[in-house]
Amino acid sequence: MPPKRKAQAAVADEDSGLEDTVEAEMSDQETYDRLRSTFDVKAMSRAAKAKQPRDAASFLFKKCDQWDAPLKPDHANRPLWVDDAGRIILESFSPIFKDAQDFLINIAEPQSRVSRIHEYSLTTHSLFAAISIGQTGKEIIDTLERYSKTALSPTVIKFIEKSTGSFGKAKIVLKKTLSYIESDDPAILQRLLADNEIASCRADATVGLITEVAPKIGVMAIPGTKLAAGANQVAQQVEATAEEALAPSDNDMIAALREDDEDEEIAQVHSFQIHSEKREAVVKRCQDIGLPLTEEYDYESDQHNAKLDIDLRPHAQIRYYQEKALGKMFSNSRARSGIIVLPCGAGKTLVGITAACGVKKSCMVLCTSAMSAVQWRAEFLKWSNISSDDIAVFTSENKTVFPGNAGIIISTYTMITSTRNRSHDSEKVMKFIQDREWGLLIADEVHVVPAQIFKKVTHEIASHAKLGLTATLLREDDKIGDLNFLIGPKLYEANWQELSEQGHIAKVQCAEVWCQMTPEFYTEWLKPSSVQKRALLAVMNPRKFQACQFLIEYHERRGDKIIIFADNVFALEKYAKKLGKAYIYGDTPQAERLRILENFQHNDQVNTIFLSKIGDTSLDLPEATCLIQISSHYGSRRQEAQRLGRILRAKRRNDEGFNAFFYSLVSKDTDEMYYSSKRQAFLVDQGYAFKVITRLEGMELNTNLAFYTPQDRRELLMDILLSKETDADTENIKGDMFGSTFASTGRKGRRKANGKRTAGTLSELSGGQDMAYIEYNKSRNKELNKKAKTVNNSFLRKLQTTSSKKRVAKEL
Ligand SMILES: Nc1ncnc2c1ncn2[C@@H]1O[C@H](COP(=O)(O)OP(=O)(O)OP(=O)(O)O)[C@@H](O)[C@H]1O
Repeated sequence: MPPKRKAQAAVADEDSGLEDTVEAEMSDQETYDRLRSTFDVKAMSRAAKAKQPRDAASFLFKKCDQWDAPLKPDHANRPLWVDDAGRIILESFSPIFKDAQDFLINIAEPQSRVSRIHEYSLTTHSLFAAISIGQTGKEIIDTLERYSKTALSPTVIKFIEKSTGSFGKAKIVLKKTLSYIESDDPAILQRLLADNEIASCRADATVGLITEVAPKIGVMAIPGTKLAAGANQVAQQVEATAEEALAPSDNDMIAALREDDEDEEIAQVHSFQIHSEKREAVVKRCQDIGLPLTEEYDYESDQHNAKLDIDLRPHAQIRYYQEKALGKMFSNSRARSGIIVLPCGAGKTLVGITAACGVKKSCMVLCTSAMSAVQWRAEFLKWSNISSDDIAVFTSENKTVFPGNAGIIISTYTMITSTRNRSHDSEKVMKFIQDREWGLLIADEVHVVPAQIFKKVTHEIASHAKLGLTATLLREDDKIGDLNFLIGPKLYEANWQELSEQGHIAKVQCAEVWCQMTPEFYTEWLKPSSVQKRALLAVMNPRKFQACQFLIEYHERRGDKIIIFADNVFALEKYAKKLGKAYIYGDTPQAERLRILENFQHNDQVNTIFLSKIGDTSLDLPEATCLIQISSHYGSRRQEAQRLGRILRAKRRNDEGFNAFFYSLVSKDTDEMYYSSKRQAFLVDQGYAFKVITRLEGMELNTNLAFYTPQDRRELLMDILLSKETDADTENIKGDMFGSTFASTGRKGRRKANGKRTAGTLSELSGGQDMAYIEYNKSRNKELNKKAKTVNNSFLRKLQTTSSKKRVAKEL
């Protein structure tokens, strides 16, 4: 029988499919094409196209009358388009781009920040955040009008007026561990009490409202910089910030502060008390009825809580974006609660430490793991002058408290919220935590905290202000909005590309490598079997394995340090063992993890390690310069961003022409491709371009690659077919309380499933010239080709210098 017919037999007869397919080895491509046609890809893409509009852009503007508004005569000098629905397009090539961007960051949600055009959205949350940092509805409308190429639509104006009209009128405050709703306008409080749900949360027995003299507002201090830089330097910093930031918001903020200083009138505040355990319910209800509460802490006037002796050390110089973020949190000598979003490796820890130095009251820090808690303590001691006695760690191994009246405790969400089987020592520490007022609660990796966990946290810890830190305000379960009432609005979100241009995080070349399934694997994949088995077949696809091996060899030759990520432990072990590399997963003992990581950092014979999803977050390995992903968690955009974060902190990021590399290996024509594009959506919105590598030139000729012979591939397939169903499961890490809660399939349709992709090659990505590629995006390719030579040479030159490697892994 000719090979082609044998291949057809393989499809027709499922029982004997394996043998027949193997016989048809001589015509792999034909067999593959035949198999592929049974999996009706064309029909799928036709169906998908039918749902799509004619082109990629017009649907953005449909039903949008505002776009018909006449352009202002000097429209070319104005950087914004604002449509009827509150969507804002910003031209990043405008000369006043920076000012406009600073303004938009305050009032709108960044949706996408690709190279030339940025997209923002006006939402009630974003307007609330703007009001809470001191902007007024009128200022927002006037500035938008000034920057916009056309007149603002009445709908947008009405939306801003309506949303901001009721914002910032009442706030939630803590007095002697009790919670109060406070306002200088009694009518607002009466309006709130007219709501049955809010009224039922009232705790005081007062008939009317509690009325007191309002505390005086102090002057603004940029936190933590007094001791750090000396008084003169602080003054210079403030001046520089004011001058540098031409953004109207910052100027307005400073002007507002001066006005506040001059305001000597004796004002009154009115309040009513609520049950502390109903705090979140009240905050949420107020938000739902259009009167969201702000949470501000007047730490300078707080005489009740002891002062904490803490300042930044002189060597600590916070970066401009860290200062900008902190500027949104601190003003009027008040700290407002909210969330700061900075890319991985951009220095969220120092932002948190600086905030603690600003408040100078007792502070709780919550992290996702005990290792992170230990790391936070080390960072506090490194960047601040806090006495080591005043900073305690509360984890399963450490149960200490501070001896004085004020101090810092670093713990994990699990320690604070799991009430079952607490030891005597843990109970004692918990009592210590519950019985006092905390000036500041820092919630690290806040996007992963489920609402019910955070409610427990705020119930256990009475804190005046809360600061959430995260790299990605992303959750696949759509619960990210919960953070608005659990912590506060987003105060600042940095632009990833800007930080990478400035060398604060590494530049990364991203690529998706398409690996065709071998016929025998694809035959099995097409058979009706469990989702898990299919996933395992796609991960273990021999072509993918070979691509992985090929890329490891290529990058090791270039002097890169490589991390390979696999969610699936079966695949992780198979790959690592076959390639003779070290691997770490949830069950790897701590001593072995540290040994492997030490070797990766300091031993030039160990340049590649395999990590399960345990390495997704908080792993501080700045030696790593290349990342290869072989299996991942469905369509999780968060995981993709977190993994990219592992190389954003690359030590060599400021070397001339340096690039880090991020590869995702996907088995072609399987659902891995669908998930891959979903995963990339967030990074694409941050301006990363994913190249598609369809062929790794030279791979076919490399006879040293694993599974080169049909016999080897058959054995591998057998191995997979005989594996247990559970082998295909992704890892369930013990103690990873967030693992299952946030399991995301990415199946629920969300916007922007398809990222921006161009096709290219490994050579183009790395600056090498010895591999071919398919070219879809000519201009980008040209640009890279121009740079390629310099990039490669300087890169290799820099490789000669070995840097000292003294970092400790945070998480592992
Ligand atoms: N202002 C600064 N000056 C000098 N070094 C800094 C500064 N800010 C941060 N760093 C350094 O940058 C590195 C990354 O900081 P950090 O670990 O806080 O990042 P991160 O944003 O928390 O990252 P991840 O989200 O991955 O945990 C650290 O080595 C830190 O010491």
